[in-house]
Amino acid sequence: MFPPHFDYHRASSIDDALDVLERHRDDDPRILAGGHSLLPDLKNGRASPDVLVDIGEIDGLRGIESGVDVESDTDHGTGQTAIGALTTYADVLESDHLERHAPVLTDATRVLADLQIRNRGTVGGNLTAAEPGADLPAAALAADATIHVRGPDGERTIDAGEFLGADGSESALGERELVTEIRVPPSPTGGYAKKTHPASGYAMVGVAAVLEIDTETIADARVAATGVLEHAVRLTAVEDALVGERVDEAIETAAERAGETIDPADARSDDHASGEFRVHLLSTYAAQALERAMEVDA
Ligand SMILES: Cc1cc2nc3c(=O)[nH]c(=O)nc-3n(C[C@H](O)[C@H](O)[C@H](O)COP(=O)(O)OP(=O)(O)OC[C@H]3O[C@@H](n4cnc5c(N)ncnc54)[C@H](O)[C@@H]3O)c2cc1C
Repeated sequence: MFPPHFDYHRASSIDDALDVLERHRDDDPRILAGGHSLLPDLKNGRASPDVLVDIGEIDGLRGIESGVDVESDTDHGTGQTAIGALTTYADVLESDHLERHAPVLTDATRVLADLQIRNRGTVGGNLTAAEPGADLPAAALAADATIHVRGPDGERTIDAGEFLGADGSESALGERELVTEIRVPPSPTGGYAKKTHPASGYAMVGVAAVLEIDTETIADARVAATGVLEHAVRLTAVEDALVGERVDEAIETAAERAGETIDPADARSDDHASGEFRVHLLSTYAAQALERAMEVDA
């Protein structure tokens, strides 16, 4: 399949991109980053914008910055890591800082697609496309990430859950808004485990886990799944079963509760796995993700 005709603009700056989006507001303009979700959509007829705004050459949208202070209206504390929206998966994997301070992102990226896609695909594009089997939405939820955007009304910060529509609502990203960076608070723990789709590499089921451990006891837990519903989702029953428990005792029983909050009738079903099977798989991958999170902490 060939993509439909579109006008192409290569943006030189964020302001330039926002200006083009505004001028073409009636032409269904779309932002182009790594292109690994958008170009297949164009070729398959799932998207037919009249205008593409390529942000790939904008300075300052790519890179990983440590020790970023947060605004006073968030409760993440200081020392966050800022990941530019155009940061590729390969950049994430090369970052020792992320591996130490946000290992859940590194772990999820390690098993994301293949080498070609990891060289081109971007963190911002992955979270914006938020495809049902994408790996980073679950990792971003577990990491308690915030998404920073700029648009016609200026800058704003969106909680990952709201951005990803983790409660089943529409994504909070507005029209003509551009993701500029993703911020994550520091956490020395984090693990991701996935049942990989045999053809595409997407997650049939993926689980991300971040634990806060205080002398052998789990003080806080964030566990999220992808691939099961149309959007990534927090596994709150697992989180509740972990908090306050001893690390070495809690995993198995907590992981068994992974499917509790998801009705199999709501789960994605296709030729490869029924909704019921996807929900059934959750416990296995939750246990693996939690074990990996504790390995990282050790
Ligand atoms: C064969 C194949 C296998 C794949 N396997 C996996 C996998 O295993 N796991 C996985 O997670 N993903 C997988 N992907 C998807 C891949 O990771 C994409 O790179 C990703 O989903 C989108 O990122 P991108 O940079 O390519 O974005 P693009 O395709 O350029 O854009 C995607 C969407 O996001 C919007 N967008 C992009 N950047 C911004 C921004 N900064 N601000 C606002 N909007 C923006 C675009 O307008 C578009 O709507 C696979 C893709 C392919 C083709």
